[in-house]
Amino acid sequence: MLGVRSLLQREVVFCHPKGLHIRAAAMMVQKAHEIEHNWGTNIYIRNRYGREVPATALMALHSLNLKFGEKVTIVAKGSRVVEAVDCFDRLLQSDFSPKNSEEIEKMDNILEENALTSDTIFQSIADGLIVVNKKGCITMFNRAAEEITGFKSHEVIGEKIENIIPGIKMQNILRDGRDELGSKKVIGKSAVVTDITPIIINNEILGAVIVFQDILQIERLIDKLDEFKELKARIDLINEAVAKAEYLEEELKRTQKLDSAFEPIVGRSGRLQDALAIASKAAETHSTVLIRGESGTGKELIARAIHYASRRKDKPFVRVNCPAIPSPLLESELFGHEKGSFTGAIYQKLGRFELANGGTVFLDEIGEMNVEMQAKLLRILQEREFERVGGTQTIKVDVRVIAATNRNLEEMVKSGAFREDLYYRLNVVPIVLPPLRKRKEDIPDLAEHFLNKLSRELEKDVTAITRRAMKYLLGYDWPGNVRELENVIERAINLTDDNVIDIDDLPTYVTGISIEDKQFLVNPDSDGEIAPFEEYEKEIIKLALKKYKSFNAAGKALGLTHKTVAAKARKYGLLV
Ligand SMILES: Nc1ncnc2c1ncn2[C@@H]1O[C@H](COP(=O)(O)OP(=O)(O)OP(=O)(O)O)[C@@H](O)[C@H]1O
Repeated sequence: MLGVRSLLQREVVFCHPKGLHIRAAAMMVQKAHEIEHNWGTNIYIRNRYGREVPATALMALHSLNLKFGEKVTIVAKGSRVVEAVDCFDRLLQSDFSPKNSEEIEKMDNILEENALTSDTIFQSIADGLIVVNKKGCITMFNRAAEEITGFKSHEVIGEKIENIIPGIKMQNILRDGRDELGSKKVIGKSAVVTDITPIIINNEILGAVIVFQDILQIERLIDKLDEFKELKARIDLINEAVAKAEYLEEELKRTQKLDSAFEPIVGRSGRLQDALAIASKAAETHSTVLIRGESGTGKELIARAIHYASRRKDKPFVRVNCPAIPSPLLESELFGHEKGSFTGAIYQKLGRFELANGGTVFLDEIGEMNVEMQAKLLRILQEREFERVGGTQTIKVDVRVIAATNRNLEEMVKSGAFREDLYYRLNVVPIVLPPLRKRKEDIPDLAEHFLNKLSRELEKDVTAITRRAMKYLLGYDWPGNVRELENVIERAINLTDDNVIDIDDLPTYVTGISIEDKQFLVNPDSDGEIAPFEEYEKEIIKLALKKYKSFNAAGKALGLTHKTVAAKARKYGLLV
């Protein structure tokens, strides 16, 4: 069992006339070891500046540099602290002379051990190290110094440093006590960079230490550093490439990894692809989705894609067009009714939520639902349960709700027309479908898609849209969005007499070209007779040049090269 640990401090006066020399310090170390061994008590010595060192550490103790008559504090930590302090006090009052040969031997051992430790440290330092005494003679020369210079320590120890390092100003350093750092010298076989530091003890310059490194070694290190920098630059490049690849992979995922249920949705615009990426993520969950967008932007199409890409795809997708169902009937449409619950309820009827069990209910135009129904809808969203109209039994269903609206629900919440709590219940995953005029780059793909789909359905062989007709499709604002584009293409397929859709197959409100203008296009002859082809050609070239002012622009509008337009203008004498 450990004895009680306590602490005792005592201030004493250091009495040795020569101060704390190394042999006296060795005796203190020896005594401190004895006390530690006998009583388990540690001794520390604190000088008048408050610096405290363990009394077992020779060099630390010696570095306290205690002077005759100086006050010091003996600190004892452990058990039997009184005896320990008394014992150490007695030593400090003594003349520090060993009492017998055994004490001398112990002290010598401590000094030798310490000298060996210092030497090992000195030798193992990787830089060249030379120590000179106050006369400038070499007293130490480590192994690294031997390797760098090619001298052996036994050859140089005792030599004047100037004989080994030509040009060194050692006398100045030993006189002024100032460092000389970073100067180039030649020592033996090597050019080196040296740091020379004087050894000053008690304000007396006792010698100097020269630390040096081989310049070649330094250069090699610099080369290594350069190589390392190059490597790092390459790693940075690789990291950048990896980051780019990850980004592209993400982009690819965003644009390509959509479930096949999303295939019917046409359009490459970033805005549409962003909406599809969210929709595709939503398909993986059961969360409620709110699709926003103007009429005809494809809200129902997206809702279906989410359902058919989800785990519910084998269960029903049930659409409820809220405004189409008169308010009094909406509750029974959604939740069903019991037989006889109201006049005309001659059978029990299942509501859309029950029919959709396991699948998805798509509530289209949710903004049109009255506030009373909104409260009932809130309950089913929160608890997934309801009662049929006229019924008492609570029915639980597992239904994912997708709602859609083209109304500004936030404004409706503010004006009290839409319940705020329902708004938050619905707006879990919001998807915004931009109007077609904000993603016009989708128009060519959509037009081609509808052309193929509808000409097949209408059994007509219409295969293309002229460039100029496409220009008008791109220039129009499409207030009715994709639905309107679909209708325009359907109408054009019906109207065209050949297998290409041209300007005159498009409605006037799309092209802005009046009926008269179009008649002029097909019949420049006022009496209504068909004229020779060249006359039409001449008229159309004249018209295009008048409108577009250059062969280039006219050629673009007509689908001809500027050379052809110029040749025909020349032929018909249209150049003045
Ligand atoms: N990106 C698209 N790709 C192919 N067809 C589309 C696309 N967007 C819309 N459509 C087609 O446009 C028509 C209108 O789409 P949909 O009914 O989904 O729009 P909506 O936003 O739900 O309209 P509303 O608000 O009037 O109900 C549909 O025939 C649909 O197939």
